[in-house]
Amino acid sequence: MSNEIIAVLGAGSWGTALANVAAENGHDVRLWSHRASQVAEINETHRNTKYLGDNPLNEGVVGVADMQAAVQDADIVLSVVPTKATREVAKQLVAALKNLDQSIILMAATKGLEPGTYKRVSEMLAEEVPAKYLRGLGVISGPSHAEGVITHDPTLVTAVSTDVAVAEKVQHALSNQVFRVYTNTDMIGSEIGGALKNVIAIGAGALESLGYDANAKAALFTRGLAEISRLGQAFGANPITFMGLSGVGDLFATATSVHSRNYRAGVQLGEGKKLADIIEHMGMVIEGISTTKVAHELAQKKHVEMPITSAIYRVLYENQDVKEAIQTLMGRPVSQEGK
Ligand SMILES: NC(=O)C1=CN([C@@H]2O[C@H](COP(=O)(O)OP(=O)(O)OC[C@H]3O[C@@H](n4cnc5c(N)ncnc54)[C@H](O)[C@@H]3O)[C@@H](O)[C@H]2O)C=CC1
Ligand SMILES: O=C(CO)COP(=O)(O)O
Repeated sequence: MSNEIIAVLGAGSWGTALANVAAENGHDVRLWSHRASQVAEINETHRNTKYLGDNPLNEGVVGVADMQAAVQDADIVLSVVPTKATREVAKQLVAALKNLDQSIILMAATKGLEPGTYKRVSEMLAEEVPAKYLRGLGVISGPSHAEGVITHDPTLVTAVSTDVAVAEKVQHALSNQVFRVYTNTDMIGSEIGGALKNVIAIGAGALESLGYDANAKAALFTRGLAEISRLGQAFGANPITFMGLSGVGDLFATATSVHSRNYRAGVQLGEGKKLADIIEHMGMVIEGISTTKVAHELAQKKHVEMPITSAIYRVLYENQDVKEAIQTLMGRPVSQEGK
């Protein structure tokens, strides 16, 4: 494996865990944060306690507060800020690349859709970053809680780009004995799968806290994946992608794990907590809350049937009771599977 310079933008839980994987692989890693205190903590204590507790970081992870210093001579840049910060950070990246007259491979590890425009994260980045600064554009997706990656739980993800050589370069840079990277070329399916599983994970958490059992959870996962796949196919996704790591794989990981912020938000909703309080106390991004609204609107716009997403929308945005939402779903006219 050749030694690359890898810049990671965003020192939250996922950016930090990915930076740690890259540093463990021997790369020169700069972890950019807009918070000086976080950069200091990373460099002085080799920890990022707010997001990853007492887990030590590889000493090869260097915190950097200056965007230009972070991306100078970088081969690969990973964008790992929340969806809502993606354009703002991309603008800072572009200013740095312009000054440096440099091009990069840019991979987004963010999982969401943009409110209002309904854009995928890679589409937002393609709009913000002029092609002359890009040697490649893609995403990293798959079942990968930062908490498991930092503790070396065997983890599989996909590096996705329409340019196979770009996906393979990232695959080789990040793979190791505990972190195995596959490649894929289906950007639409991977990004829709990665964003939409968060919506279903909120539902799964709510089921858990209300005491529902395996039948109800299996129903949610299976029919949830069916509607994710329908939406993806309406945009031209390959249906097989939803059977893979960024589809059923990530749905399973997120909708069954206490590490998931979306699942935990769902648990708290089921307990009757107010959405604003849940967001305030999580202290980390809960992408599925915004994605639920985007997906609900998209379903209407594209005439795609997404009853579970719409039920979760009503719980989140119209204060519908979870049990009432389940009754509405169960009372729908019976239909044929596989449509
Ligand atoms: N946490 C995880 O295990 C995984 C998260 N993801 C995705 O990665 C993305 C990031 O998630 P997390 O790391 O969990 O979020 P987080 O909430 O832990 O961290 C977000 C980071 O972005 C920074 N940030 C926020 N707004 C910013 C701005 N305007 N400018 C600069 N920096 C800003 C925050 O300071 C923080 O360091 C999300 O889209 C999430 O769905 C994907 C896979 C795994
Ligand atoms: O995408 C993730 C795991 O693959 C993380 O999900 P949460 O944002 O719900 O923690």
